[in-house]
Amino acid sequence: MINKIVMLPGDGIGAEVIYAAKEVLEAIAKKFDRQFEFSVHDIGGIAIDRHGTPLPTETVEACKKADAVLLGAVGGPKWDNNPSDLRPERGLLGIRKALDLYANLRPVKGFEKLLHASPLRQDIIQGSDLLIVRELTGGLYFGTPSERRNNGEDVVDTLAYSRKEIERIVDKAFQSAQLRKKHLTSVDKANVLESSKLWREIVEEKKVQYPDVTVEHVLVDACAMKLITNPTDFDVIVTENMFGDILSDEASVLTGSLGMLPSASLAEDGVGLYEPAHGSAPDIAGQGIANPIAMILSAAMMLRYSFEMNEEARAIEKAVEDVLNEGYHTKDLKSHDGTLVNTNEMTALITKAIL
Ligand SMILES: NC(=O)c1ccc[n+]([C@@H]2O[C@H](COP(=O)([O-])OP(=O)(O)OC[C@H]3O[C@@H](n4cnc5c(N)ncnc54)[C@H](O)[C@@H]3O)[C@@H](O)[C@H]2O)c1
Ligand SMILES: CC(C)[C@H](C(=O)O)[C@@H](O)C(=O)O
Ligand SMILES: [Mg+2]
Repeated sequence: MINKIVMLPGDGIGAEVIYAAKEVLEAIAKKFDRQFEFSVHDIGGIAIDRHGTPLPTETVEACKKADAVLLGAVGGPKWDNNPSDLRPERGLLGIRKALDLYANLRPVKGFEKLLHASPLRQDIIQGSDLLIVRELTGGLYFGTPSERRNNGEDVVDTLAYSRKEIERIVDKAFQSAQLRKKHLTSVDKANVLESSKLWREIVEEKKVQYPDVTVEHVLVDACAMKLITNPTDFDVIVTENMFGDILSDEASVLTGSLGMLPSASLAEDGVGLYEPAHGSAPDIAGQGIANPIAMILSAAMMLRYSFEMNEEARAIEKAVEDVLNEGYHTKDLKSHDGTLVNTNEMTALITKAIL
C-alpha cells in the first residue's frame, strides 16, 4: 500500500524544515518497508507570488485526495502590507476550513536533556507533559462580520461558535484525556464572554459521558500564569481557537523552544494535516539553522493518527530523544555544553538514529 502525502512547504523556514521531515520519512520507509509518495503544492506567500492567491484551488483539491498533508509554515515581511485577503495566513486558515480541521492537537512534552534550555526553573518544568486541544475552525478567526467601518475608524471582529462546534472539540478533548492521565482543564473567559459561558455549559453537560475524567474550569488569564508556574498540574487543556494559539506558544517555553512543538490538525472524518506550531521565522529564514524537530515530530504524529503506524511514529520520537541525549542541539536550544548543529546536520543525525 502506498501512502500519498501532500507537502505544503509554504514560506521562510517552513520550506526548510518540511524537507527535513521528508528525509526522516524516507528513512522510516526504508527501515519499516513502507511506501510513501510525496507531492509538493503551493500555499501562503509563495502561492500569492506564483498564482495570485494564498490558496490555489489546485492545492485544496490535491489535499482532499491525499492520505495526509504536511505543512511547513506561511507568512513573511514580503506580504505584511498585503490586503487581508492576500495575506499568506489566509491560505492557512483557508485550508483548515476547507478540510474541516476542527481539532488541533498540540502536545507539549519536555525532554529531560533540554531542561536547561528553558528560561524557567528546572524543578518547575521537570515532568511537563500536556496536550493542548485547540478548536481550529471557529471563533474570532472565522466570525463574520470582520471588517472596518466608519471610514476605517471603527472595527468589528466576531467571536461566534455553534453548539455543535463546541461539542465536537470538547468530545475530542475528553477522548484524548481518556487515553492520557484522565484530567481535563477547560479554559475560557466565562466571567466575561457569552461564547465562553456556552463553552462551560457544554463541558459540564458532556462530563457525565466521561465519568473517568476529572474536569476543571480555568479562566484563560489564570491559565497563562499556571502554565509556567505549575505546568505539571495539567494533562489535557481544551480551549477555543485564539486562546489555544496564544497558550500553545507560551507552553512551548516548557520545552525550551517553539521549534520543539508539533501539531496535528484533524477532521471528524477526512484527511489530517500536520504542521509545527511555529511560523515561518523570517528572522532566521534562509540561514539553514532552523530547528526541524517540531516538523519531524509532526510527521511522527501523521504516522500515528493518519496511518496507524505506531511503531514507526515511536521510532521517530525515540531517534529525536536519542540525538538530544547525545547533546546535539540547534541554535534555538540554549546549551552549556553539547554540540551545536544546523538544520541539515540535525536531520541527518535523526535519520541515522532511525536506520
Ligand atoms: N503555522 C504557520 O504557518 C504560522 C504560525 C505562526 C506564525 N506564522 C507566520 O510566521 C510569520 C512570523 O511570525 P512570528 O515571528 O511571530 O512567529 P514565528 O513562530 O515564525 O517565530 C517566533 C520566534 O521563534 C523562532 N522560531 C520559530 N520556529 C523556530 C524553529 N523551528 N527553529 C528555531 N527558531 C524558531 C523564530 O526565529 C522567532 O524568533 C508571520 O507572518 C506569522 O503570521 C505562521
Ligand atoms: C499564522 C496564524 C494564522 C496561525 C494561527 O494563529 O492559527 C499560527 O499562529 C498557528 O499557531 O498556527
Ligand atoms: Mg500560533
